[in-house]
Order: sequence, then C-alpha cells, then structure tokens
Amino acid sequence: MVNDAPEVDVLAGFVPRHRLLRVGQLIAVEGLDGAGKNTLVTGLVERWTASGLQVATFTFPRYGQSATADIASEALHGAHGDLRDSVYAMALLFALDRAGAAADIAAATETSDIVILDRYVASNAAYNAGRLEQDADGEVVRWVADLEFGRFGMPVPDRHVLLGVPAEVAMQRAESRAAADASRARDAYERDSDLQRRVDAVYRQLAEAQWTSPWHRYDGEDVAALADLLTR
Ligand SMILES: Nc1ncnc2c1ncn2[C@@H]1O[C@H](COP(=O)(O)OP(=O)(O)O)[C@@H](O)[C@H]1O
Ligand SMILES: Cc1cn([C@H]2C[C@H](O)[C@@H](COP(=O)(O)OP(=O)(O)O)O2)c(=O)[nH]c1=O
Repeated sequence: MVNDAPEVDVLAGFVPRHRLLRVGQLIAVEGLDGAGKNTLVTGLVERWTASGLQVATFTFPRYGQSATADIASEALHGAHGDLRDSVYAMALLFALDRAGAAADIAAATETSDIVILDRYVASNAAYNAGRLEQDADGEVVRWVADLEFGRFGMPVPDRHVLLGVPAEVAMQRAESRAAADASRARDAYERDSDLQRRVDAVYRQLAEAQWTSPWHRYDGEDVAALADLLTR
C-alpha cells in the first residue's frame, strides 16, 4: 500500500529527557559559611523547575531531623563539654547525619532529574582539613572519603559546585546575617576567621584536584549560565 500522506516528523522538537540530562544527576554545592549556597540552590531549583525538570534538594546538616546534626550544632554553640574540641568526633557526627539520609538520596535519584545537595561530604573534608591545618591531599581528607564513600556507601556526586566568593565577603555576610537574625548567631567555626581562610584554601585545592568528580567554580554572578552549564 502506498502512503500518500505528507511526511510529518512527529518527533520534531521532542528531545527525550535522558538525552538532555542523565536522570538523577547528583550535584553538591559547597562553600564557606555565608558564601551564598542557600541563595544559589534556591535559584537553581527555581530555574530548573520552571523548565519542567523534577528537582530534589537535601541540606546538610539536617537540623531538626537528625540527632547527630543537632548535637553537632549545639556543640558548635558551646554545649556538650569538650565534644567540639575533637575534630574526628565532630566529623563523625556530620558523617552519621549524612549516612542517615543515604537511602533517601538514592530514592531521590530514581525519581528526580536533578538532586542538589547543599553541603555534602566535601564540607567534612574541607572543614576538618582546615581545623587540622592539613591540605586537600592530607590524612583527614582521605579518612573522610574512606568513611563516607567507603564504609557508609554515600553516593559520589556527579559534580561539585564551589561558591568561590572571597573568604572576607563570605565572613562579612555571615556576620550581617547573624546581626539581623538572632536565630543565626555565628557558631564557633563562623567566628574563627583563620579557620574560614584555611577552609577556603582547602576547598580551592579540592576543586583544583577535581576531588572525586568534576568541580565548577561559581562566583555568584550568573545563575542562569551556571544552570545551563550543569545541564549541558
Ligand atoms: N550574590 C550575593 N550578593 C550579596 N548577598 C548575597 C549573595 N548571595 C547571598 N547573599 C546574602 O548573604 C547571606 C548568606 O547567603 P546564604 O545563601 O544563606 O549562604 P550560605 O547558605 O552559604 O551560608 C544571606 O544573607 C544572603 O541573603
Ligand atoms: C555538613 C557539614 C558541615 N560542617 C560545618 C560547616 C559549618 O561551619 C557548620 C554548620 O553547618 P552550616 O551549613 O553552616 O549550618 P548553619 O545553618 O548552622 O550555618 O558545620 C562540617 O564541618 N562538616 C559537614 O559535613
């Protein structure tokens, strides 16, 4: 039988979702306190949701959902005796908080196009290397990776985004935020400007080394360009 109907390409303009983006792409957003992570994550979610993508977010530490996260925060605000003095104890609390979310993250990667993590394993690497005055290739960064990706089986992000605003700018923002909102009083890490500068240096080394996956530096200027870059 001869088909006389004009040829119509019913698939014209249709791009299957999996060709736009691998389903369940995991993106970790990292940076100093006050760097603008929350602001950036909000911008990315708005943008991607408006373009029809399914987006899930997780914010670490999971305050109010995890006793270990709450205890870590309380320690950073002066509670729990000398707990805060132990770098490894603090790191373990943050790691156990994340381990408690591993199944939820895995489930989200099955049902979402993009899963954004506002702080993730690299926070533990950067802050604790900063505390111990080690570099990104030092012992504690390896310990964090072995503990979290190895022993706890946390998924490795497909990409990292480092908010690379200067440390002085991030610290100023954290200070202004604390002055404006009593519930955001700065914790021990936020008050320690030498620590913030060392953490900043370790973050830049982790990005330079493309630690565990590709890292993208973002300076807070053009969220649209970053969103496009991440979905390319
Ligand atoms: N690009 C920016 N320029 C100026 N202020 C900003 C910018 N991004 C965030 N801020 C402000 O800086 C503070 C810290 O931002 P936030 O997104 O909460 O950072 P983080 O989650 O990294 O701690 C907030 O008060 C926020 O409104
Ligand atoms: C998630 C995480 C945070 N931290 C540090 C970074 C911050 O200085 C501190 C608190 O996290 P933060 O995200 O800044 O929470 P808050 O809303 O209280 O400002 O904990 C780690 O050391 N390891 C981790 O794994």
